[in-house]
Amino acid sequence: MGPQVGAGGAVGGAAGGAVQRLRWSAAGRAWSYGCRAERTALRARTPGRTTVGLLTRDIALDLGTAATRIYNAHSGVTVNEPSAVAVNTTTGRILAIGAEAGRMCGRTPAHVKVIRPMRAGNIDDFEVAGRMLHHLLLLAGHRGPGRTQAVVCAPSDTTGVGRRAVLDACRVVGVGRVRLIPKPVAAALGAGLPVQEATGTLIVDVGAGTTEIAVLCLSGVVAARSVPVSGDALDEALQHHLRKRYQLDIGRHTAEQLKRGLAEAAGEGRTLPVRGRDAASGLPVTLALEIEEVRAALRDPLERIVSAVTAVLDRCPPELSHDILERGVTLTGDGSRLHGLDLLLQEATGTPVRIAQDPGTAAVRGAGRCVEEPSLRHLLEAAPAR
Ligand SMILES: Nc1ncnc2c1ncn2[C@@H]1O[C@H](COP(=O)(O)OP(=O)(O)OP(=O)(O)O)[C@@H](O)[C@H]1O
Repeated sequence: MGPQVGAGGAVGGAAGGAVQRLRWSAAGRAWSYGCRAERTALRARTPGRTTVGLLTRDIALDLGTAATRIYNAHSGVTVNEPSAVAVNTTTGRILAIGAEAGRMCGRTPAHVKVIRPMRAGNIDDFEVAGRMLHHLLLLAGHRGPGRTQAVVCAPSDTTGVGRRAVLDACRVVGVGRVRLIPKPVAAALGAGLPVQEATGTLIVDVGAGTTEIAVLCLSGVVAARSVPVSGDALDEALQHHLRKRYQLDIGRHTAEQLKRGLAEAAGEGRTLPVRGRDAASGLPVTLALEIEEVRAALRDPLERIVSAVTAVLDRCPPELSHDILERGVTLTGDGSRLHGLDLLLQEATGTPVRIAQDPGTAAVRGAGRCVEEPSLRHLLEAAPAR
């Protein structure tokens, strides 16, 4: 059963009021959380992570596989939340959206499911993605139909159907005008790369669902490749390894923590603890894994990322290859935080590799620049006809 809209157009909020009831005010022609007290409660529950914006019209949006980010013109990144929605599968009611749903991952009773509505940067579950987007736009201060204009990041290889789905999802939640920008172009802008100049730059955006690689020059994409190997694939490789070698079942969240733990444990020959469930007995088990073993388990997906990058470099015109050799490769996306990925790419390409500042928000910040700076609007794609 799909998520339900409550009476009077309200999105239901059970589970201890995890989601506020949204109301459509015909008089005010706006969605709202009903009263100031409710908005204050919402703000208090999300300290330091999300700010409830004032009335702002223009936004940039990155609907990512793992995280949805919203940039409000002249305010910066106002929303950075997991792309997750917790649904009661018996009643169809939405219980939590964003960070709260993300925390429920792997800890839900049988009748609750945490849905990730985005897959490889494309909308996988239109209805749930719409509900999530609606909620997160409210957090960003979006006030109602027709008032907001948005620049939305889209995977560079997305199909016409994928583009349509994003545009429709935005229009359904009341965004007035939507324009798309290829994610690598947005990420390069956000990382401060000179995408408009007559010099080649190589950007590698490592997300959760895809790794996007692009050579950019004179505001255009000269060579690009998108591979469905990224943070999620690394987590799955760890899950697969532990199941095969130790008959240990671990959840997605535990696999992600193990992967992130590589940075802290690196260089000291240390081990990483991992807690899971013995597949045969069903009992909880804790193992201490050597760092080298974790790295070996990640080797296959990492090699696929590296070979995709070298393949793009091989297809690059010689003049641009020279520019890239000089300027180096820039990594964006939170997946680029994987400890040692930059050095691995540096060895494989023979060029310096740097990780952009705050790599996860680079794409939405770049799209945000297009919202704020009219001189960058030529980088946007025209919206397909309805
Ligand atoms: N410190 C870290 N070390 C390794 N991986 C990390 C770290 N921090 C975050 N990640 C991974 O980064 C990925 C999320 O990256 P990001 O938020 O850029 O993806 P996304 O934009 O949602 O995905 P996509 O671009 O594929 O749609 C997750 O797989 C997460 O596990």
